[in-house]
Amino acid sequence: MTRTTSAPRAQDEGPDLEMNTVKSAHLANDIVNSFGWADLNVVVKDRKTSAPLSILSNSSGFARAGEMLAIMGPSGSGKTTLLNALAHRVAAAGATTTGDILVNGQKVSLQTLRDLSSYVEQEDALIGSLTVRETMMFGARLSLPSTTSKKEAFERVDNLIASFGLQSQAHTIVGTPIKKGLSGGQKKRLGIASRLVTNPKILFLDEPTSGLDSALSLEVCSYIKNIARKYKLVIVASIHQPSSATFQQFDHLCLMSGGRTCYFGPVSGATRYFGRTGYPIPPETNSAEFFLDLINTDLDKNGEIVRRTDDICKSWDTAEERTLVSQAILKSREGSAGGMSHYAVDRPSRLMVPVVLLRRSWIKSYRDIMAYGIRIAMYLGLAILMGTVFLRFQAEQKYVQPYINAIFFGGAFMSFMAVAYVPAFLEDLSTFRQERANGLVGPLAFMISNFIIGLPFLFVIALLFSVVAYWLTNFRADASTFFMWVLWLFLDLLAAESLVVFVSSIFNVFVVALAVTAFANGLWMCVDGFLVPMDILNAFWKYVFHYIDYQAYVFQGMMVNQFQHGVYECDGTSAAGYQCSYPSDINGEGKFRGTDILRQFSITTGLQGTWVGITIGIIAGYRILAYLALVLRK
Ligand SMILES: Nc1ncnc2c1ncn2[C@@H]1O[C@H](COP(=O)(O)OP(=O)(O)OP(=O)(O)O)[C@@H](O)[C@H]1O
Repeated sequence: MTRTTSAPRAQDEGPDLEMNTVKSAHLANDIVNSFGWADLNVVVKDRKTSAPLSILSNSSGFARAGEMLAIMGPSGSGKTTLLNALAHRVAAAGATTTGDILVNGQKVSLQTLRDLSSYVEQEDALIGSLTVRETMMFGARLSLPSTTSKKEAFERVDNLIASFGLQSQAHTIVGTPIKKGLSGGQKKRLGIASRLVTNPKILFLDEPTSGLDSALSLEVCSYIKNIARKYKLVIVASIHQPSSATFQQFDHLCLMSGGRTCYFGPVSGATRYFGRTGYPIPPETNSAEFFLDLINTDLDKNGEIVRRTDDICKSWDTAEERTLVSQAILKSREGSAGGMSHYAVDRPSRLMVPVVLLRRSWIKSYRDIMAYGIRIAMYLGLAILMGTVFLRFQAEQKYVQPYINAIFFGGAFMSFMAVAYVPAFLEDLSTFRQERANGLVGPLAFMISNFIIGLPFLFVIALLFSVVAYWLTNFRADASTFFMWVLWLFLDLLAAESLVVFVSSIFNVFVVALAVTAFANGLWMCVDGFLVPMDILNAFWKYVFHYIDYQAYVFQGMMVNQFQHGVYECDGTSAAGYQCSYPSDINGEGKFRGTDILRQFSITTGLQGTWVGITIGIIAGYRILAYLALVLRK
């Protein structure tokens, strides 16, 4: 077994940990002595045949406080299924899980396990624009009870930063697509450290080394091992093809293939076990790689590996080592003193969570130009474009249609461009999912903070756009009309963003969310009363969609804003005769009223307040539906 010398850094950082021991006593686990599971089975409905399919069979295992367990196996062997089942998460879509999960030999409920553990997903959902310290601080604020003082929270955070060797990066941002921050290994360490701030006794890690080279994998695993030892945590990690040195960091191995156990026991005993059962490891071979090759049925060409794997699983069923696992579980059950079912941790107050999320979103919004910066720039560019194309219109007949076009284009295109918000919202959603799965954030807190944080930015966009485009185009020049226009634009943007939130909460895939939002915008444009005036819009579109179309109310509102007062000149002259396109009682004077224009579009005046109310109702409707989508997608 070769052990690389590259970067077992946690050992180098040993003194750091020592120094932190006293201050970070909160991390020490004096509650969980052992974690085990017995006869765990997961059955799903087969995708093809719909028949019951077992994807995890009779799995049992055991680990003590301070130990690190690796769940290893080829791709599709059931590692994630087992890890999820152990963490009381949905093991696989539509799965039925049976068996016992034991803490200190006692069966525990989902809530108790949630309170005792944390789960670090393979894809971290760190917020790129936050620094290391901010990430940890927000993690602490979301998980520690409100009674924890600021000083204590800072102390915990700083200790963890030190324990994971991130002191020099404490004020470095995680990294965004346009601004580099932490390295891959540092991000992994931060992801784990930020979950430890919640003070878990058991830590589940889904492939903590994925995407890292062997040196960084070793570095990450050595940090985890040191933390496990120091604070007596139980660490359960799924792992894919570790290097020899990384493999040796683990105490126990759970080797799986096709949902069945091939071996469970000390890493140091695996070589002996396989040697004894007829599969000795050739010298100078990476043992992890050797075990995986033995049972990787994907590589099978002539049925040999399938037969061999079956043989290995059958040998395990009668192995002496398997009896040892059963005995350890039995012993823990017998020694169980009770009390686990009453374990509960204090969490921050319900009111505190949206406040913390708001503060975090605020930092992200002003620091990450992907969130709002790019959209502000885009809308400003659009305002200049619109203002210079629809330039200096006059109160004359030839400008009426361009005025109406400008009103339609402003409202519709502003709304359409809200699709630019899809990626930022999906990123927030993925952070939310992980925090929700760890019991930190609920859908209501997430929805409230997401709504509130958008308000100032959308208002700034509406105001900036109007300041540029409104006056260049020469819309009605008085303050109340201008601010009414700003209000309509603001509501338009808010409704469009709410639509994005609703659609993306249902369709979490970027391209799908983008396509559905764009389609919905196209639909709203078609039925808003501009392209086809309401009196000739066919009944289906009018009664099914027009009345729930926020763009219709924005269009009507802006039209009334512009045309409810004022008189326009017809074409022609008194000498040559007037040509008036809008019938009016003042056509004889070569004029028509703005209200004559509105009549052609079947738009009534005096309803602006009602329309504002309906638009706010539509915004609320989208937000409530988005909230329900999140609740139902649990
Ligand atoms: N509904 C289903 N029908 C058929 N097979 C299923 C179903 N659900 C899950 N599986 C299979 O169960 C197996 C276990 O999946 P799991 O994700 O746990 O494997 P894994 O070891 O974590 O794989 P990887 O390393 O590739 O992430 C896979 O082969 C998967 O295809």
